[in-house]
Amino acid sequence: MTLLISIGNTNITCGIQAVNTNTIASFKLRNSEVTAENLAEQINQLLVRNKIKKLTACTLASVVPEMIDTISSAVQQFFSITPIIVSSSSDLGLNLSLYNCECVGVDRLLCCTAAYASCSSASIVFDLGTATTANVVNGKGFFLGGLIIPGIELQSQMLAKAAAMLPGINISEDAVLIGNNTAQCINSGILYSTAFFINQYILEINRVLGQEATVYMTGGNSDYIKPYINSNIISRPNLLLEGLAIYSSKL
Ligand SMILES: Nc1ncnc2c1ncn2[C@@H]1O[C@H](COP(=O)(O)OP(=O)(O)O)[C@@H](O)[C@H]1O
Ligand SMILES: CC(C)(COP(=O)(O)O)[C@@H](O)C(=O)NCCC(=O)O
Ligand SMILES: [K+]
Repeated sequence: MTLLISIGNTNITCGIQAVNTNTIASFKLRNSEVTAENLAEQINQLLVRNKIKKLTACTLASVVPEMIDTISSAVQQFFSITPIIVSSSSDLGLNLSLYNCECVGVDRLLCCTAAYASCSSASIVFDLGTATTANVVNGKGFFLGGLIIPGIELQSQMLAKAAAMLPGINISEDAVLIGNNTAQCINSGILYSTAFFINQYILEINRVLGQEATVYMTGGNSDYIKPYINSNIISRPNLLLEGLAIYSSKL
């Protein structure tokens, strides 16, 4: 059984692909709270919950280079496996010749790997994590790139930091078009700007590609935005780990 690990800028997500199914069981730990011991403890609980006796391999993808060694060492120490590090130069089942892939986040590619494998057609993946990214694959499996904007929590933190009169807010699900107090203006501004961007982006990309792309949404902040999206979207919380599972199955 292969352990799948993704290190994002906010969370480490770990998962395993259940036997004979495509479903992935997973958990998230905040990067700031991770120690080797609690990571091992959570992985052990994941194994017990899924009746897995032994891990035989581990694949790890990270967009935080300085955390790779610490997390690899923890897996090595507690499970006696050396993780295989998946990077943007690994063969991820996409044609990368149209993007400068030396610097692309492997998380963006892995989400596209899973999306393209699942629909075999042009796709757009929105990943709403620390950053919000849009990622486009054309109908022939070429990764075209996309856009990067500050994520939902980050937008709120930036406003509170930069503007003396703006409070820090916890994002809530309720957005109104015309906010009538500061907190509501910030909350609604962040949710609607992200949702309006996504709605319009889908239309523009479909026009540019000349076809209707299959749209996927993933990332820890997806639930805030899904209610405001006008097109059909496929919500896949574990899309990145699905990409890692596809890569792992070919090793
Ligand atoms: N179960 C959860 N554990 C941790 N963060 C979560 C969870 N559910 C939603 N979040 C939110 O997800 C966001 C991070 O999304 P994620 O996709 O994990 O980011 P990244 O890949 O950039 O680390 C944070 O804003 C956090 O508040
Ligand atoms: C855009 C990202 C910061 C998103 O990271 P995340 O929000 O998932 O933590 C990450 O994919 C990254 O650092 N990318 C490198 C630049 C690029 O993709 O072109
Ligand atoms: K992300």
